[in-house]
Order: sequence, then structure tokens, then C-alpha cells
Amino acid sequence: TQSTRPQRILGAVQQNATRGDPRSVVRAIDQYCRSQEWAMNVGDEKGCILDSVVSEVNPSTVLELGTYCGYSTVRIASLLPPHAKLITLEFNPKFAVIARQVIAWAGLEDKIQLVEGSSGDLIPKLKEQFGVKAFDLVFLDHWKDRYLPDTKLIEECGLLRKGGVLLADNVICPGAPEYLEFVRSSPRYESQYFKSHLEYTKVEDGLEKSVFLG
Ligand SMILES: Cn1cnc(CNC(=O)c2cc(-c3ccc(F)cc3)cc(O)c2O)c1
Ligand SMILES: [Mg+2]
Repeated sequence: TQSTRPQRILGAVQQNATRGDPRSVVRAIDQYCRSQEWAMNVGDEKGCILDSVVSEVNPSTVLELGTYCGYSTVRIASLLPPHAKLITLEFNPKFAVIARQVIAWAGLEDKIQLVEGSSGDLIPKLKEQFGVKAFDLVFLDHWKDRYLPDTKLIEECGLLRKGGVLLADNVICPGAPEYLEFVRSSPRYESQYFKSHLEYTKVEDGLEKSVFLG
């Protein structure tokens, strides 16, 4: 029976990465997706920008919207301080099954909580169900038309601390025009665009970093 792309990505991790070594998991996925088949991981070029923002924020609690195979989940979690936690939301159960195994291979189960479901449904439950007070960093990488409604929902639920950071992938390709317009024009955010390229290609893309001013 035919394997899926996420299953093949997991295979590349199990074949080429060292158990318990998150950076080798990241490297194995990038090498596979660059040489064998493209996949929608944030990738190595934008990944370096992601690393620098994570290191600068040094977050205690991170929310990721859109897990996919867990590439950025592992990449972020590998940079977190000892007691920091990352919650990642994934709608697609087929992606979640793979991501859990990639996260386990990296040895990061204790830092990461993967929750299956739609962000719109789950975000209002994060405080009561997961004892979250407020997030220091939110990485948006799910459906691009959900970036704006979910940002408003995160604000309404008081889930972003003052000085907290939103970092959004794909603001050029596939694009999130309404989201960009909102964070760039709102007096409650200080936004900055990091020009880069769509993962594993020469196509322009970038990350938008927006600091919540409260
Ligand atoms: C199905 N699905 C479940 N989660 C999601 C959310 N992610 C994306 O949609 C996404 C898409 C692309 C992309 C796809 C085709 C193309 F030609 C150019 C770019 C790149 C990314 O980095 C992404 O994050 C989609
Ligand atoms: Mg993306």
C-alpha cells in the first residue's frame, strides 16, 4: 500500500537521525525535503530566523498553530529552557500521528504537548484545560485564513502576555494578507518583516514578527 509524504518524512528521520538528538531530526527532514520531495516544513532558511526569535524571546510557554510533521515543533522545543513548555495544535489526525513519533524520536515528549483539534475550538479551552496563564511566543503556521481570526481569539482570551510575540510563517507565500494588514496597522502591535524564501525553493516568502504591546 502506498505510503504518505508524512510517513516518508518519518522514515527519513528514523533512518538518518539519532534518537534524542533534536538537531539531527531537523537536519534529516531538511535533507530529505530538499533532495527527495518538497514538504511544507518551515525549513532551514526560515528556520534560522525562527531560531533567532525563539532565542531572543527565551519563552517559558509557547503556542504553535499547525504541527504538520513536527519539524518546527522540534526546532523550537530544542531551544527552550529546562522547564519551558510548548503546546502545539494540529487539526489533521494523520499529521498528528506522525508528529508524535517525530517528537518522540527527538526525545522532546516532556516539553511538548500535541493537542488534536481545530484551533478555533481549542484556543478558548487552553487556560482551563491546560492551566496556561499566557504565552510568551505564538508561532502561526496553520491555515493561512485562520491567522487573523485566531489572533483575535488569542487576544480575547487574554492568552498573550504584554511583550509577547506572534511569529507568522508564509505571510507572502501562500500569504496571509488580512493578517498582515491587521498586525501592521494595529497600534497594539509592533511588527517587523523578515524576508526569506519559501522552504526549499527560491520563491520569496517571509516571517512577520509582531510584539503585543498590551
Ligand atoms: C493541509 N494543511 C494543513 N496545514 C496546513 C497549513 N500550512 C500550509 O498551508 C502551508 C502551505 C505552504 C505552501 C503550499 C503550497 C505552495 F505551492 C506553496 C506554499 C507552505 C507552508 O509553509 C505552509 O505552512 C495546510
Ligand atoms: Mg508554513
